[in-house]
Amino acid sequence: MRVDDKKMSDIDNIFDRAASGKSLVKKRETLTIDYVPEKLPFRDQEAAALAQTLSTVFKGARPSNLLLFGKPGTGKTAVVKTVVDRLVKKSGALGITVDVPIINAKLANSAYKMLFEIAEHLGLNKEEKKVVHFTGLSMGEATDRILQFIQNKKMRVILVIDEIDSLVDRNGDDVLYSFTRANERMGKGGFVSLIGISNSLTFKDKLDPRVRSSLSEEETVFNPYTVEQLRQILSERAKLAFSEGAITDAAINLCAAMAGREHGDARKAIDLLRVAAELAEREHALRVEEKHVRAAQEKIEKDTNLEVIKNATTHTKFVMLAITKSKNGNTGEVYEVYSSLCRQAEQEPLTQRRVTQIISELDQLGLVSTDIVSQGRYGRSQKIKVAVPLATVKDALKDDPTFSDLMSSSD
Ligand SMILES: Nc1ncnc2c1ncn2[C@@H]1O[C@H](COP(=O)(O)OP(=O)(O)OP(=O)(O)O)[C@@H](O)[C@H]1O
Repeated sequence: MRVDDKKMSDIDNIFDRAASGKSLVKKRETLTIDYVPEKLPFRDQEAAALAQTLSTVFKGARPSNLLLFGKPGTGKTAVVKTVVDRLVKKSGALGITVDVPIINAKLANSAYKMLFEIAEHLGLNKEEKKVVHFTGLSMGEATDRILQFIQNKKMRVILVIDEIDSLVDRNGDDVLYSFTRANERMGKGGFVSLIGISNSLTFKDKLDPRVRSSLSEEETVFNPYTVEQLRQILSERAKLAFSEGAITDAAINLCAAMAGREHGDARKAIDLLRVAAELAEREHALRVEEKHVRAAQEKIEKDTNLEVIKNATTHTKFVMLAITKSKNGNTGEVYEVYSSLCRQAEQEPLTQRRVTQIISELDQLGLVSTDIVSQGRYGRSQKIKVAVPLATVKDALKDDPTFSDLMSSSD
């Protein structure tokens, strides 16, 4: 197609869509977080390595425990879901039963809740009606029940724990230890393999040494996507999601460039695509363009900041508000304003040291910025400023009853 021909067909597409009243997005679910596409370009090797490890199931043996590492949005969960799906289909066809509970440890919120979800998945709760909710059982006893159940039924279990790092520091070590050692007691027939997925490359260092060696019998690292890889992933996704001609190549390229600039995160790239489409639809635009992607980036950033401040502790909120009210922004003055706000709200202020810590946490989150400024012969001092729009801070605090009076006195 010549360039002019492409332009003409773009124009025709715009007219056709406007005339037919078709929406920009034709398959909205393909832009959601949970959607796993049929093809996962650039992850063939990782998928093949996982398949190789799990294939021992077909030889009647236990697959090695496996850890998958990589930054967020590098396709870890998508690869595991795709391979597991095929494994379950294949084993079904061969008359072999393999159980593969996929649990997100962070969403489960506690090691105990995670155990409950595993029990649910394996059908233990249904079978042993008495132990529904494990009420009254200690964590050790609950783990033991699950392992006993697997052993009695000679089940082949591949337990996938996504965001496994969130189990560390939450009594999860003991549970992981029991699961990794379970096979010593299983005898012939049944087994438990563990696949752990983690965003944190340093997660292993935090593990109990007993767990570390047995959990990482094998490891695969997922590297961040390059901008070009993200562009191709997005182009494929856009073909599924959008009506013909409803998004420009320039908009796709910009999504890829923005997500690539951070850390090659495909989730971020797809989020940008989705929010850009929502914004374009809201203004009845005839196609998604670069300006919608830029607006989407701003909206996502604003929404994230808003959520972080909304969910912060009361004292972090006091500190944030104190920084907005401080005149010269030095640590001493911010602390004074903070203490005075606490007193107004009849709360005991934290120590200055703790407040300094909170400021540095806020700095790391990008919510405040701290600069060292020279004051000539008076030496140097720190200048703390809020790094997000004041309106975002106000928006985040307005529904918190502790702050409603303080907010009105701030105007
Ligand atoms: N190679 C790929 N091709 C197509 N889509 C992909 C690819 N890799 C990731 N995605 C998509 O990007 C999104 C994020 O991927 P996924 O959830 O697998 O990342 P992750 O590495 O598990 O991240 P996290 O650790 O934060 O959960 C999903 O919507 C997924 O479908």
